[in-house]
Amino acid sequence: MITGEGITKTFRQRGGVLAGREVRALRGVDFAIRKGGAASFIGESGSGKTTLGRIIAGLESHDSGEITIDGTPMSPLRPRQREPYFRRIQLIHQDPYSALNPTRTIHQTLNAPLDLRAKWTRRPRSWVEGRAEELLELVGLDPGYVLPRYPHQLSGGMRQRVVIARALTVDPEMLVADEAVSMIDVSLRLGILALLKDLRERLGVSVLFITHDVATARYIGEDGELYVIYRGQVVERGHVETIISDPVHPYTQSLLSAIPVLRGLERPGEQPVVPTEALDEGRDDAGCLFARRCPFRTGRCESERPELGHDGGMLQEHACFHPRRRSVVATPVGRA
Ligand SMILES: Nc1ncnc2c1ncn2[C@@H]1O[C@H](COP(=O)(O)OP(=O)(O)OP(=O)(O)O)[C@@H](O)[C@H]1O
Repeated sequence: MITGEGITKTFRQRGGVLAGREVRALRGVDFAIRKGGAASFIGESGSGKTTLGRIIAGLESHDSGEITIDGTPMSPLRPRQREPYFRRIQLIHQDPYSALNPTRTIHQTLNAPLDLRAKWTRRPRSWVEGRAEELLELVGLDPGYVLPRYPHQLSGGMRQRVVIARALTVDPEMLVADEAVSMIDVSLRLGILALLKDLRERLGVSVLFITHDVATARYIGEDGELYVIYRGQVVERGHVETIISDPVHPYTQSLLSAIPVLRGLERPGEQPVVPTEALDEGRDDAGCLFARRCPFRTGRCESERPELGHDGGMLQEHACFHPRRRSVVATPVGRA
């Protein structure tokens, strides 16, 4: 189980015209991902999803808040003490082209972490070779074909499977898949998603999916949790099916109605939820972060920030003073 409480992160722009300007990437995010579970972070570009994923994988520091892994808070530990905890969480990068060293064969790529593991656990050399083959088979690749080859000799889908096999060399408890299929040919995407789903079922590994696309979040974990992130704040959180069929935050509604497999059906007389203003990260209003783009805003939204909670007797948590129930019809994944 990995939890986060009040995670904040502010970046200061180093160069260019925005030098010195601060970007509040995360503004006090709470999350909990159980062993073997599935969770997805969705939100538009710049909402902070990748930053949160990198913090969870131990690749980025945060300013305040606490990450707890299997009951152990990380902040009191030294970097070296944290290492074995974060090793259980492996990041699958969106770009399998840059994730693999082009000068190494797949055999060398997989053997390096397996050799280390064999050393720590006093396993014989024969274990390394056998385990590399086993992992490739697990991710649906033919070891005889793949092992002697270099990354450029494989397709994008095969490369992403190798990246997943490499992540599995350390027997992780969680895979963080950051837009893991966005740079792969459309025809191969479903195969990679099916693989992640299969690994969840077969190995009990939990999967955190970071995506723009709620349909992929739904495919990976029908039983999973969805976190809708807007400008570094979780604005809606709950069961993926609950949120897809009945989103209550106006931002979630706009997000769902914008994607091709979901259609927003507006009731007569209702204003459409259409984001109209460009984001200005430099400006940090006292009120709701979505207020300036929200057609339902009132004076309260402009002066007070709503917190995530179960207000209004809804199944999911939301951060909105005026959660609206509107009809958003979802067509099943794969039938759009
Ligand atoms: N290393 C960095 N230095 C400065 N600013 C950063 C850095 N990393 C992220 N940011 C800023 O933090 C904000 C959140 O970025 P992040 O990449 O986490 O968003 P995202 O939701 O994952 O977006 P995308 O889907 O485009 O990757 C953005 O405004 C981004 O410009």
